[in-house]
Amino acid sequence: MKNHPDYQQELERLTFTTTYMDSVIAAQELDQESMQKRQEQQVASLDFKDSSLKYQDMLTHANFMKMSKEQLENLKKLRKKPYFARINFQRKDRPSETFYIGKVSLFDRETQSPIILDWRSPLANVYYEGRLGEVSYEAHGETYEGHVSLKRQYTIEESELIDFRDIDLTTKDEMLQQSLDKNADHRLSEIVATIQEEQNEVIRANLRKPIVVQGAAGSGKTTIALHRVSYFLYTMRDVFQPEEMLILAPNRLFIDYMKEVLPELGVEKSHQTTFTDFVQKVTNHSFSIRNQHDLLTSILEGSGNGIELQIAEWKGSKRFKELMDQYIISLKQSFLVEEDVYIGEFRIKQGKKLKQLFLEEYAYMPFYKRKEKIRQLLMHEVRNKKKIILQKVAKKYDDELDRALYGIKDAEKRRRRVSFLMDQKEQKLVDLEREAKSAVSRYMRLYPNKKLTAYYKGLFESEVYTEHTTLSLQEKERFRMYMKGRFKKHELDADDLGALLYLQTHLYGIDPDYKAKKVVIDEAQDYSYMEFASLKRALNTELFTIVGDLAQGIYHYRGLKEWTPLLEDLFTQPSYQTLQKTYRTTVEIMTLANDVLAQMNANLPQAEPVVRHGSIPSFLSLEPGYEAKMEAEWNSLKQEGFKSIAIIGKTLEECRFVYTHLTEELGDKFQLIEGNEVIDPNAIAIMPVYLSKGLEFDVVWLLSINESYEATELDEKLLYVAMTRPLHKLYLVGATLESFMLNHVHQDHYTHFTPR
Ligand SMILES: Nc1ncnc2c1ncn2[C@@H]1O[C@H](COP(=O)(O)OP(=O)(O)OP(=O)(O)O)[C@@H](O)[C@H]1O
Repeated sequence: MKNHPDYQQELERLTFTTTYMDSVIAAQELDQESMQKRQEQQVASLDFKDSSLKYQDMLTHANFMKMSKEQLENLKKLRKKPYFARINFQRKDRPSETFYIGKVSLFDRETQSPIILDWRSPLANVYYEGRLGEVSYEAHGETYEGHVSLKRQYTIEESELIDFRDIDLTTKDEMLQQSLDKNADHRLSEIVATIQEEQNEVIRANLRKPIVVQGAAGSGKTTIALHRVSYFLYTMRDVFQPEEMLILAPNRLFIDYMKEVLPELGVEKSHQTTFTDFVQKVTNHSFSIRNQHDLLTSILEGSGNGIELQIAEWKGSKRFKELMDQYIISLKQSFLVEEDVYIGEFRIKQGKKLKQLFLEEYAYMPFYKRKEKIRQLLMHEVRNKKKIILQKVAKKYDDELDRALYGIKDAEKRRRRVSFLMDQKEQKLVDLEREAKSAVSRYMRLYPNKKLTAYYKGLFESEVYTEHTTLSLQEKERFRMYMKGRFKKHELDADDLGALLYLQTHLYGIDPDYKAKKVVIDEAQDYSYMEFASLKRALNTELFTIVGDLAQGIYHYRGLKEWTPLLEDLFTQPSYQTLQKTYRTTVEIMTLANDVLAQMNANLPQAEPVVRHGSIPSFLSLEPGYEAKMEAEWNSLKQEGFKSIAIIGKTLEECRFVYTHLTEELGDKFQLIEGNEVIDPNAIAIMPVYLSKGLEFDVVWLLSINESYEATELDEKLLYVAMTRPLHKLYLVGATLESFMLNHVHQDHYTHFTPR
């Protein structure tokens, strides 16, 4: 690198950039006067060649605006690696310009020219798209054409220039290779420099449309989805707040894992949660929810009864959503109150008019919101009309009194009549006052007033359920009995959440705090049609980024089996993209995982690993002393620099057994992960496959002691998920090759473990 003709210039540029950043940082921390002094010292100490006089100028004249604390912290962090690439770009009819691309932009405050160009800016797109030559990019609705004559990548560590290299038609992406060689703890945050063309297409796909991405395991779905969020917030920053973004992840472990990258992407203020937690918060009911892992576990352990599976599948289906729609129509009937509203004998509002308001003017609101609107309207009417009514009644009595006083000749008769009328007037006015006070609340009692769970319970007892369900008579009765049992226990299943959210939306509405305008769904293959429909309806937006892999659909009995329903039915003109190249793991590990994929009846193409080689997955049989062999191997792996090691078992039960057994044999170095723990980086994590989804580790050991993988759809998917977790090494430990279905794969795709 040092012999490169541009070496000196690149060094200067880096020094200038970091010095400029220092000035910005100092400006935020110091007052203006000390700032001036400090700047003078900095400039004096710089040893720029003459080409850099303009840098000195820029430094001395810069004036800086106030930044938020977070921006400042971010800038300090970015100083270590201010940019990762450069392009030489000549826009048509303009001189050639050099742009340095980094994670956020930095502008010269005086001239507004970019010192660093944000990777999300329209122009930076030409770095990601294609190679050198004629290019175009779009900004503010216009297309600009030009020529890229240089693309250069930098390795900068702790503000030191380590290396740089030019990308042309022949060079392989060395930087990508280097990045993939790293350990798991550095991975997610580093990809902006090496985003690939097909990934860039997903990140920058039309932001005003939903997008569905089918991507192989390790193709970068999570990473890309988060970068799309970042790109979205950058591009839409004038109209969109990060708080309006909802990211739904499969479990809390996964959220912790994601959190690491969010600040750098400027996305930390978005809401990140699981679908279950989201619905629980929004619906705020008092039932306990049995999570979907429990059902999965009972299926795997053979303890679940068939009905749980059948009902879960039905509740996730489009048929069920259609039934819910019918049920909601029937519920609407109970809100169509037609009686007139009275205070005494005085009508203050026609029932017909109220019904019309409910059905027409307020039609955009949930039922209970409409009810509330009607209540407010009636309160208002009562307040206004009460006065008039009281005056009218008083006047009627006063007229009568006048007639008595002047019309009745007999004094005794007159006295009695007047006294009678005065008592009656007083009584009448008191009665009317009292009636006016309670008129609205009395009237409102004609409207329903029930809790969400009562409505849901009502579904299974309703006429709609008996008359319109497409289930067989027998199924109908079995499901009804099943639900009765669940309600009695004050418990529901994860598969009921979609329906609860749907009902909540139609009946009560969603609290504005939860009303995200843009939604990202990771591991989307695990969501059912009903859940997608309920989310879309609840949030009333089309702006969904949906990423998933059908091959990893371990909840296939309830989740989507194909993307078609989303593409053709639920969303309007969504974009659809596939990602076949995978980055996480080595060719050797992916080859074995692809063998498992091929066994599935899923009609999915094989994943294509980016060329990075490692050792062939190795099989260790459960012969006496296998524990010690594992321990010796771990020691060697640690010495080689591998940090995160995970043991993955088929079920939680299996993992508990493995944990107890290995702790007895090898001591206290393991952490059993059951769901809500934070992974301890110093321990060897033991977890069931379903919790490992979406995560990655340097080294993965699949253990099959009591539970082996059979040739069923579910087991194949579980095995595929587990096998695609490692970055570098995969070991399989079991009684026989059949424990992992290795007897069905080519013998060259695995090896037998040999101690080192
Ligand atoms: N362009 C890239 N440059 C460098 N690393 C990348 C790139 N794309 C993906 N990776 C890395 O590949 C790994 C897998 O990425 P990610 O977890 O986003 O994949 P995924 O498709 O969500 O996987 P899964 O479906 O298995 O959960 C991560 O370590 C990520 O940093």
